[in-house]
Amino acid sequence: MRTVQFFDTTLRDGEQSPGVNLSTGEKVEIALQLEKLGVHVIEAGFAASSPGDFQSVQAVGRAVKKPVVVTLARAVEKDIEAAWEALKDAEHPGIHIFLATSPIHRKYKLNMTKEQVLERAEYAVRLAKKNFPHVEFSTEDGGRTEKEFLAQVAERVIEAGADVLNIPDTVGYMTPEEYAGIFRYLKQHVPNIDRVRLSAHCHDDLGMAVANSLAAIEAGVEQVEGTINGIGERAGNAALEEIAMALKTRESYYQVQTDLELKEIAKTSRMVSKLTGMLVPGNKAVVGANAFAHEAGIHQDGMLKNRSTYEIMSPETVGQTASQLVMGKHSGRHAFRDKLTQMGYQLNDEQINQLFIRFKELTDRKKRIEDEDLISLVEEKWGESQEVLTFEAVHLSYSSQLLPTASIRIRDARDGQVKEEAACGNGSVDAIFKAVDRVVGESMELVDYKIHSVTHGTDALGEVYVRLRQGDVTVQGRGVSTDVLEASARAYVNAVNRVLLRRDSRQEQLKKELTPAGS
Ligand SMILES: CC(=O)SCCNC(=O)CCNC(=O)[C@H](O)C(C)(C)COP(=O)(O)OP(=O)(O)OC[C@H]1O[C@@H](n2cnc3c(N)ncnc32)[C@H](O)[C@@H]1OP(=O)(O)O
Ligand SMILES: CC(C)C(=O)C(=O)O
Ligand SMILES: [Mg+2]
Repeated sequence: MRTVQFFDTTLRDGEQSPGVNLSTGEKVEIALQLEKLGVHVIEAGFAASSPGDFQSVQAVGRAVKKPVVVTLARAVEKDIEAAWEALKDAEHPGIHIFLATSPIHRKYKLNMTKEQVLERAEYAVRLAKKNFPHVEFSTEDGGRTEKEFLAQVAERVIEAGADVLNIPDTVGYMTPEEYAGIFRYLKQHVPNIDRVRLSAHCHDDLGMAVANSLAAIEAGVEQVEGTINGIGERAGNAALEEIAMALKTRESYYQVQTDLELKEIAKTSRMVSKLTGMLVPGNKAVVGANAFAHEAGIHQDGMLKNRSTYEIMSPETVGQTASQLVMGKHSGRHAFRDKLTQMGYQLNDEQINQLFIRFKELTDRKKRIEDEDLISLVEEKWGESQEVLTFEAVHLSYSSQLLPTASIRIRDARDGQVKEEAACGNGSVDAIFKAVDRVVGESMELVDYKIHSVTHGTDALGEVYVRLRQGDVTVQGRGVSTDVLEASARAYVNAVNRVLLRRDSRQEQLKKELTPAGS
């Protein structure tokens, strides 16, 4: 099986994404991770473009040991000289010279004739070859170039000593069949084409960058270029992780292998996203947060029976966390039961059915169902009839200069009394919780406090979760209200109820254990 090499240009074409600017340290960090991922070539930048990029290319060249490190250069002396200056100490230095070949670029951008382009391309490659052991030449806008002229350029740069010939679809205009056709044509019409490694470089303007790269591989290219997470100029470049996983998952179809350490993909993706500030969309193939998450009941049921029903690759292969069955509006009973079992609740069919009705009601109100929601669902269902404390009212007095004071009214079912207490606190929520503690006559340790909005807008329902500990008892409480302070009071009272009930049921149990049998 033949091997396709990966040329990563996250640090050059990827950095051309509007708003991205990587420091030298950040480029080195990403380059070292790309080395772990096993890419064959790292394009570290464009040395002649600025002193900062020169420094980055130099630093990456010095830091990385295994991959070839290249810098981009125009077909002009000063760029080629700057490239050598930056990379002369690198373990495997390389240069990537480009010159546009299409009629549009020749006429409007370069103002050059075909003959001038041929001469300049040959000249630049010969010049670079004096120093660089690895010279790649790119026919910028190759996709929109006359095939016959591309063949002439190819012949001249091969003659001049190029090691790699890249035909970029610079503007993402090609269809897979057309793009593959260019490589087939060159293979048929260029003498000595076997002396160079053919390379594909695709942009995603029409969403076809990965498909075009794969088509080029089918047509025989030995190198693909792209970026991590598909970042890059305009709509971006081909996403290398997607090409890699397509080749791996459909290996028997493509009959091609890579040298990549696939398990490093997720880590590399996270690092690039963090350092470039370009967030990865949840639904992004291979590395998106939802790439291995299943929400629909029918899919979840299939997954529980056999993962292959809905997963063509496993998240572990790319270093992602395990597949998730996400609880939500579309979940079914199989996944619901499985989730509760994982959370330690052993429930019978009748109990599952009862809870499932409540769960579906909740999913209509709430976008994301957390574990806390399910805990509340289970505990509310079997705890509500025994509620000890019932929240009735809360009043807050707040000023920016003084400690806030909360007054609370609670009905206590143990003696039938309505009780009121007030307390000051370090903030309104703290004052409320202390007032409740006074009503109960004991204090609890607040372990966690979370607030979510259930709906949108300023009148959104606020939902508060608290987690309380007393001794070895830890409980959750949940409260909902359009006012977040009232939701906080309700959540705290709800949790205190659970502490009291848990304690009562333990004492019951203890009494039973201590009472001699038959008495
Ligand atoms: C398809 C791609 O991704 S190509 C890479 C694109 N990346 C970048 O451009 C990022 C870095 N670029 C830069 O920092 C700047 O553009 C620089 C420093 C390289 C050049 O800046 P300037 O000298 O101010 O030129 P400017 O960018 O305005 O114009 C480009 C010039 O290079 C010429 N040129 C463009 N491509 C090439 C090439 N491959 N070989 C030779 N000359 C070229 C243009 O015709 C133009 O020349 P002109 O001034 O005679 O009209
Ligand atoms: C410099 C070249 C290879 C490029 O990025 C492109 O044509 O898209
Ligand atoms: Mg490009």
